[in-house]
Amino acid sequence: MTGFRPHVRRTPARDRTSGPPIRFPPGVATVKARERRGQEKAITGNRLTSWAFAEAYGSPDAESPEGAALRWARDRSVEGGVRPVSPGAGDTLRLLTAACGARAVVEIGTGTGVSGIHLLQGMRPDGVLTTVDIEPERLQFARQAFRAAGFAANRARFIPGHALDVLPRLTDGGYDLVFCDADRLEYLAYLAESLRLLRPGGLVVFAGVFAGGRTVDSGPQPTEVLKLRELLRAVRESDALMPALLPAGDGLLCAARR
Ligand SMILES: C[S@@+](CC[C@H](N)C(=O)[O-])C[C@H]1O[C@@H](n2cnc3c(N)ncnc32)[C@H](O)[C@@H]1O
Repeated sequence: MTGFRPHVRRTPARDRTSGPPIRFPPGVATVKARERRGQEKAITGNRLTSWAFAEAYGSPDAESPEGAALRWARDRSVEGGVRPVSPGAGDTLRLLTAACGARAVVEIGTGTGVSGIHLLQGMRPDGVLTTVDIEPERLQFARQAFRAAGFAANRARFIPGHALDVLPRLTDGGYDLVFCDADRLEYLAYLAESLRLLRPGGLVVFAGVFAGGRTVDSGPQPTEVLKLRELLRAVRESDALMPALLPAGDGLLCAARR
């Protein structure tokens, strides 16, 4: 874990010493080394189970129209070799659009519509999702999936094309949330466009920033991973953004525009 060294914000010394003493739960400070190894294993196992529990937590009933539409869209993704957001990442997208009362959202990388359904679920009933994909066939699948999930046709605008050709045509400051899930090599360019597109207080969200664990792996990594690290640094160091990196799915990097 030495390859990627994120810049760590140092807490001023007075803050580190003036707070209340850290209190461990009874027994934790006194366990012997051998017991601690066993306990670490149990904690790691519990963490994985907790993570799996969180991923499945908000999934809709598979028999509901939304659940059936999501399953259908996921099946089309698998057939087409596209990786949709995980159920937990989808729940998070739904939460974020609901929390910011989103009326206007941009999605970069429609795929077959899995993330789009979650975004629409959280948006206001009159909200419009503008979704962009370079593959027209995927947009057609997404259109069908949105309809099957019960969303009116006027809730989504489907724009075929390369994201960096389409985004400059969208209105400055006109959007509550921008969700980025297309070409990882272009994420920094999507960030620049997002800062222009978002209203103050709006959110930008990037999917897949863990790159399956490669982002924090010390071995040699492809350009895609190096670009993701650049993105993580740029978002954290930007004065215009307030970030949080959420361990949902394959990592959701979220930031509010100040
Ligand atoms: C990971 S998939 C998106 C999955 C989708 N967000 C979901 O959860 O269902 C990435 C999508 O981005 C599209 N894409 C890749 N590069 C693109 C680009 N430069 N501009 C627009 N779309 C692009 C691909 O065609 C693919 O459908």
